[in-house]
Amino acid sequence: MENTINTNNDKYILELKNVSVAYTPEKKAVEDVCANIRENTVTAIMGPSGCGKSTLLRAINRLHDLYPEIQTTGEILLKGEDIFKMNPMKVRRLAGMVFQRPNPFPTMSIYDNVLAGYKLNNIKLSKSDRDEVVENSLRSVALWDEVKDSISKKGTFLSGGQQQRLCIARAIALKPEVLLMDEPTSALDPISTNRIEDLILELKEHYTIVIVTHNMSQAARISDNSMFMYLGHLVEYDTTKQMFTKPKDKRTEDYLTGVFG
Ligand SMILES: Nc1ncnc2c1ncn2[C@@H]1O[C@H](COP(=O)(O)OP(=O)(O)OP(=O)(O)O)[C@@H](O)[C@H]1O
Repeated sequence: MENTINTNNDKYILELKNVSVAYTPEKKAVEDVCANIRENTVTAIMGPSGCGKSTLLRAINRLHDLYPEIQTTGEILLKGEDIFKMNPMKVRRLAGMVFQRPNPFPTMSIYDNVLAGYKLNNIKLSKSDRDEVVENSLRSVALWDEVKDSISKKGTFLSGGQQQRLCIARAIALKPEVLLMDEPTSALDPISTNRIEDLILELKEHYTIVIVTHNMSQAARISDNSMFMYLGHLVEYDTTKQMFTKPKDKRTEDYLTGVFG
């Protein structure tokens, strides 16, 4: 299968080459995934529960490294550089992750939450640089005006949707290349979901976004390209328009038409 979306501008920020992930030696949760992802696009990863979407996403910022029993094989290039030869902290800085449930650090203020990645990476900034990073990151997620007068309050005082925007601001603060989002709206109400979807469309001007979603209409609304995974395999990868109108594989069609899910 051709796993490159052809365009006039073949500049790939992410190249996945035969990526497999196994939680146990007997069975691979993700098997032999090959795909190239172009800069400044939104790519949706879809598929039924347990097909390996989150497992694949976590491989891209080496989260599996935290568990020695998990085996990841294959190659992942980020801007042409093999992530498995890079410092894992650098990989996680360049490929920021946003999780399903908003997870601001509960003991930290909004201000410190935005800067948490700098602290973890032991990067020192002057007070004026810190202020600038906080303001710019919160402005990027349209949260600055809502929180600027309560910046030293705990992040957990915010609504669920605001907390998720804070988590996106925390990832953006480190100036990543790629934002990995694992069902970022599934815990949110419809209005907060809309705001995050609008935000994703704005953020793709500056970042490349890979988003796991169960929500097909969300994938149709916000993604340029879509992957359909089934039982650990990448079954189909195409422009979202093509996949939703003329899927090439029967399994993709069955999933999109609700035969299974
Ligand atoms: N920590 C783990 N240990 C062992 N097996 C796991 C672990 N995490 C996931 N798996 C298994 O790996 C497979 C893929 O899981 P994964 O969470 O990546 O799927 P998913 O498509 O993201 O599912 P969902 O849509 O339900 O979140 C599943 O069979 C799952 O049971």
